[in-house]
Amino acid sequence: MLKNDLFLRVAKGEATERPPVWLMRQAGRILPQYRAIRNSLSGFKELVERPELAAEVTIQPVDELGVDAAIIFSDILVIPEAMGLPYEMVEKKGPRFPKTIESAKDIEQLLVGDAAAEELQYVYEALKITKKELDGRVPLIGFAGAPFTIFCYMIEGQGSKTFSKAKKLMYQEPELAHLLLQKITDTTLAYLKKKVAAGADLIQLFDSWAGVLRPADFRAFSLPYMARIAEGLSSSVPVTIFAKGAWHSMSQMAATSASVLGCTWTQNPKQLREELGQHQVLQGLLDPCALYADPKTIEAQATQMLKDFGPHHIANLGHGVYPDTPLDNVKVFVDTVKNFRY
Ligand SMILES: Cc1c2[nH]c(c1CCC(=O)O)Cc1[nH]c(c(CCC(=O)O)c1C)Cc1[nH]c(c(CCC(=O)O)c1C)Cc1[nH]c(c(C)c1CCC(=O)O)C2
Repeated sequence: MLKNDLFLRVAKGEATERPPVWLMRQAGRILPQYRAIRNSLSGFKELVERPELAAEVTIQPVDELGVDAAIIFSDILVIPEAMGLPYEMVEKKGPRFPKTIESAKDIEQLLVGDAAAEELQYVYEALKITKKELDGRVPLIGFAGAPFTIFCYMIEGQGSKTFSKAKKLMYQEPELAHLLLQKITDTTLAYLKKKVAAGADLIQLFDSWAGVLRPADFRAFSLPYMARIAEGLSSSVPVTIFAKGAWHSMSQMAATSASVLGCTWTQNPKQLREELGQHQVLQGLLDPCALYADPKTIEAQATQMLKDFGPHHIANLGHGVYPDTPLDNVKVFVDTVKNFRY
């Protein structure tokens, strides 16, 4: 039994007296407790792969910030690794894949579905430990990258401003692109079902690079795969789709089995309500940079956001919190939401 189920109630469509609040990337470098553990290890991957430690840093923001949900400490890149493309996390640079997808043969050789999901026992173990240690204090969010975002990393081997290599495959060999997307989708769904079995109360899909696609391509190469995953999970847990930059396709996302749609600071809450109605559950959307402002400005921006959305909203930022954000400012944001009443 959950002692604080505010987040889940809102995700499932209930109107509550205040919105729940959590932050994307809340488990991470904003917390001195996280940095202490992280600095004692060989690197980021070690933390991801040691379930006891992953559970510990997952719970840190619940203790320190009083957020209404925990999100399991992990990374979206465990999926390409389980399929046969290991990642490295290079300090101050980000992820790198020594091996990438360059041909049909590479796609054929990937491990897919349950067989690949079986490789990620350390994630399921981390969820089980976290669940036990949380002891029902707040719900636990599980997540994965959306197939299109994982497709980008598997082809490019690192981040990119344009993802033009990934898009080149879409334009030159669309069938091959769809084949790879399908394999990622099958693996991700198998993985997320195991995450739910291990204790995840809600699943969020991160389509971090959706914004590089034109609307028609988003609807052809990204949305159908997220829709399939949402459909495959929706009978067991609510699903959140966060497709950053795909502001043009909000109503198409609303038409999937997903319960919650993430939004970002370049969108307008009032317009979203006009387009999607008062009852669509929305999550987000404060500019993470607003947390560099003084406490009064943070409070004013957060309050305005809550008023503009009204109920059926989960307070969050429009993307992950930046590592150099002053912790006190993060607390101002969280406390503003917790003291708010509709
Ligand atoms: C694109 C993406 C990745 N990972 C993720 C995404 C989707 C969300 C987004 O758009 O940001 C998802 C992710 N990564 C991490 C979480 C943890 C849970 C949480 O939100 O608190 C989540 C949900 C931990 C992490 N993942 C990473 C860190 C920082 C690593 C460290 O501690 O040194 C954390 C806490 C590393 C990471 N992982 C990734 C990148 C590009 C980087 C490097 C950038 C950076 O250093 O911030 C890939």
